[in-house]
Amino acid sequence: MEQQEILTITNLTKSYGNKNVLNGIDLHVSRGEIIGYIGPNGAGKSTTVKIILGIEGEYGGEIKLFGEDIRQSGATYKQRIGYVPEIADVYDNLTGYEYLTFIGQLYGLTLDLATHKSQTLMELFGVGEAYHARISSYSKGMRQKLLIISSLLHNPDIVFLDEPINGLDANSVMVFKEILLQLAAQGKTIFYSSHIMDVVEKISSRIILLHDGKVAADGTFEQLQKDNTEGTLERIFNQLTGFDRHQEIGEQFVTIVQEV
Ligand SMILES: Nc1ncnc2c1ncn2[C@@H]1O[C@H](COP(=O)(O)OP(=O)(O)OP(=O)(O)O)[C@@H](O)[C@H]1O
Repeated sequence: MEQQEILTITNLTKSYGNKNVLNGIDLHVSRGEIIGYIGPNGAGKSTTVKIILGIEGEYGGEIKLFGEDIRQSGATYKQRIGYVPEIADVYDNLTGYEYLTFIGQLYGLTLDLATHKSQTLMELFGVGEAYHARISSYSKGMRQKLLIISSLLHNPDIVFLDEPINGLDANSVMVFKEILLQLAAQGKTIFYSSHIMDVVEKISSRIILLHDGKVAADGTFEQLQKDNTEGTLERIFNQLTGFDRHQEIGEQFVTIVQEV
């Protein structure tokens, strides 16, 4: 596959009031990469993604997506993006069919195509029987599958996923991992943000660790293993974020719980 840079972030900074959240992020992402975007709570992962998506304005530095500065691209670049937010507002009173065909049509699909694609994808994901049921009746995993499908209906070139497997059962996680690999093989770029380290370790072609609003590590899992003394991504994460107090904090926590 031809190496083609799809996302370029240069010296990205962002503050809320006097709090600096992003302190100069530089990133080059190529077509077909599956980026595992990880970091401690509050490190700035969602903030980065929201800036790229145009949900958060007011930032320093430059972001180029599909070769164009997003400050100059207008809204059309968003048609090539898919997004699964960690917490999503969906229209609960609609059925899966109504919601997905609505989203599909917003992205320019005809009703026929949106219906065909959404129904077939729901069936493939094992939730076909809920297609005409109201979303308010969906279980957590069914809802998550709906969100995943709605992010992909328009065949985006880059997909941002924030904790996408929340609520998915083990079989569905396997299907989803395969979907990501197949999308990447078709030249789609995946930006995968999660705290589930063993999944990130397995699916990512490259891992980026954000710490204190800066890129603290960037490489394949094997490269990260070489650069650090620890074996699993979870242990590398502990090491790079300088955290080794889990036992002490756990003990203190339970001591306080038992106080009378
Ligand atoms: N709208 C906002 N107003 C003020 N501060 C904000 C706002 N959004 C985010 N922040 C702050 O920015 C920092 C980074 O938040 P962000 O949601 O990007 O972190 P994250 O890495 O995605 O964390 P998590 O792993 O917990 O999802 C946090 O300290 C958060 O409190």
